Amino acid sequence: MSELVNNIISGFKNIVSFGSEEASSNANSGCCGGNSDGQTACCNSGSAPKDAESGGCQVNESGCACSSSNEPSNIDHVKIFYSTLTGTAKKFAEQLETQLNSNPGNVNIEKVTVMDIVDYDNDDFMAETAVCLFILSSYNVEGPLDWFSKWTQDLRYDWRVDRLSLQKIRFAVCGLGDSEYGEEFNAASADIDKWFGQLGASRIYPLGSCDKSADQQAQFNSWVSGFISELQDAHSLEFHPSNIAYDSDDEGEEVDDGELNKDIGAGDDNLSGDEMVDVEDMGKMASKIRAAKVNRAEEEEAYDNGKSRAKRSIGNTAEPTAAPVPRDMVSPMLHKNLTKQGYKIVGSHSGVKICRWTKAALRGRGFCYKHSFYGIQSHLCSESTPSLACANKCVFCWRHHTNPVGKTWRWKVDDPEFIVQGVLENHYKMIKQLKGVPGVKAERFQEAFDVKHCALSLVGEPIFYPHINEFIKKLHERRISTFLVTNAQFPEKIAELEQVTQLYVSVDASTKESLKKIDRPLFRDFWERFLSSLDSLATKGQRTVFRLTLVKDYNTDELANYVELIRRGRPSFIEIKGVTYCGYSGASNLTMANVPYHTEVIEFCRKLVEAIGGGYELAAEHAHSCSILIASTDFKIDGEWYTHIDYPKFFELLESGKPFNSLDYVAKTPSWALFGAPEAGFDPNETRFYRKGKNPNQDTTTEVAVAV
Ligand SMILES: Cc1cc2nc3c(=O)[nH]c(=O)nc-3n(C[C@H](O)[C@H](O)[C@H](O)COP(=O)(O)O)c2cc1C
Ligand code: SF4
Repeated sequence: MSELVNNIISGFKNIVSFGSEEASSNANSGCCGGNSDGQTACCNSGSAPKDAESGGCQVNESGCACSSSNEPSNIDHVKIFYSTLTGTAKKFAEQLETQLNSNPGNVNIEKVTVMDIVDYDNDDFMAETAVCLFILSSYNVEGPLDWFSKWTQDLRYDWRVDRLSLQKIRFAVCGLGDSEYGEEFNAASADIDKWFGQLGASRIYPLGSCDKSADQQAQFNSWVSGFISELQDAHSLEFHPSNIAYDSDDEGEEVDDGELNKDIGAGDDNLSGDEMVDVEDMGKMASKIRAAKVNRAEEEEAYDNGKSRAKRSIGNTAEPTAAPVPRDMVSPMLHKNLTKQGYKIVGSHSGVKICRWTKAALRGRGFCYKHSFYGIQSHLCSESTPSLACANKCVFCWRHHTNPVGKTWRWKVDDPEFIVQGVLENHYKMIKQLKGVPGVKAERFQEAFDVKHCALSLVGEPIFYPHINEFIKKLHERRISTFLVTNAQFPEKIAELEQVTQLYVSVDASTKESLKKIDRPLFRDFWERFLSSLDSLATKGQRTVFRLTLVKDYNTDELANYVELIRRGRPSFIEIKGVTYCGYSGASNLTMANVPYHTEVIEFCRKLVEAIGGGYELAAEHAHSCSILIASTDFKIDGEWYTHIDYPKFFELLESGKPFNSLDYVAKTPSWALFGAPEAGFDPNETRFYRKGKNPNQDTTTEVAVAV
């Protein structure tokens, strides 16, 4: 029997619905409903098969030859993958885990695992033997599902990939979304369900669709109970590879009806009971194969032309768009979300926010740690970013993962001058709103309208912005110092970066495994990128800082590895700060138990300095925010620390156009900021403010943990 016929026979259950509209309407309508991808969910009526009691359905019009039985279903392992921004999918995944762990009805499951899809190596799906369930929330903005979605789409449309590359998988998808998004309702989960089917995976239950604007929980419960009923039939777990017209060898091949019928006629003796088909149907099948091929060609062309959602091109006569049009990074929904969180969005991809220290400084209640370490007064500092997007999804992201993520810049690009003006205008607008707030000092309020520093660390990755050097120049022209923080995923951008006042790298972990766990990077070669960024830092000759955020039980035990990284990047300073707990985020598992006390941070720093074995010492501290500054002893001149910055000198050097180094613009660290000083980094000229009910003599670290 020819390979083509083998394909046809093995995929017969699916062919009736391949690529047709009519097919998707079958999906929920009874035995062997199909879906538009040509993959059939066997007996996927959404409940137990109607004829389960009578022993199951025989070969029928649609070619179903499956049967139900009372045999128990034995499953070694079920993996439940979820993707969430605000926690619902995770919650539902955990509910499903509980139900499956109770081995409902006729189903024996050895092991159930729940995991965030971003923590799974996508390529492992090719060899995955567990039953895979996907609970996926759709977002029309960049989100955590994008990486997996893109991977599946690439696999589906890359002509070099075997069309049956996912044939070892049995899967079911349940989408969470909101019908208010119209056409985009559950679009991402529907795409993934379709592409998995098209890549040969066996769908064991039809796509679920749960609507936030209706009773989403009830809809999910109903999907789960239908799915569990289906599992009770051992046959529902059988493989049903379906990829009839998508075999890798059949690219571009014309299907000839006559040839087809001849092959089938020659081979029908060999058909097993399960494969028994009515030969008369084959003519219809052939034309459907051809239609499917046409659909596929259209779909692939649309994909090659940059259409992101191939789904829309199926059976759609509209012309594919010529090239992807860059869109705004911040969608209207995201804009609303970020605005609610207090951000001012500038143009289409930048943002600014007033930090709580600026407000404290306006009231004379102290400055942030940058005042103790480098002489920055918070009311003169604007926290902003020219790119709200970044290439990580860190667990401690205090933005609750609402910012867009990406590996390449594919959005509109705003002009640097426009962004600088927009950042300053919005910053000043927010300052203005603080007029009349009790305790705001008139003098500080006036001073605040002349920003002197820009902390490019708000959210996202500033060096992602294509014109970062011009942007920095515009700030320097206004004599605004620049403190730029990067997440070390774009080493080439670090190499290209021109002089900034201080260049930071966030070092969130010290091993490949823990970096993946904490930063959840998008890049596959994230570790190589990270190391290469450190190498780049070492050769910059600028004032550089490693910023370490200690997360208890995540990265506090990796001292020796941090030492390696420090030797590699040779930073001028190492800032060590306990993680801030910002309340529950569905996207992160952090709790207050992961927040170290100031004494624990100090302990870690002492051990680190000892392990480095010379060249670095504990120089300054800001106990109020659980922060310690370790400095290179280059900045200890004649036994005194010079960690502060002479800002006017920095601009003079910059304007001179002559080369200079990090020691050319240092200033002496005040005594109250030094490590171990009784003030513990709190400027004695400020008034210490204690919250209501707090004992002034009490250790402040507990309060600090939640307030920074
Ligand atoms: C910014 C934003 C964009 C969204 N985009 C979509 C969308 O394109 N399609 C959709 O069906 N739902 C969309 N939703 C709704 C969410 O998918 C829905 O609320 C879901 O239940 C959230 O699940 P989660 O808590 O697991 O993140 C969007 C919600 C937000 C806040
Ligand atoms: S880099 Fe920053 S903004 Fe991006 S995810 Fe991590 S913590 Fe959030």
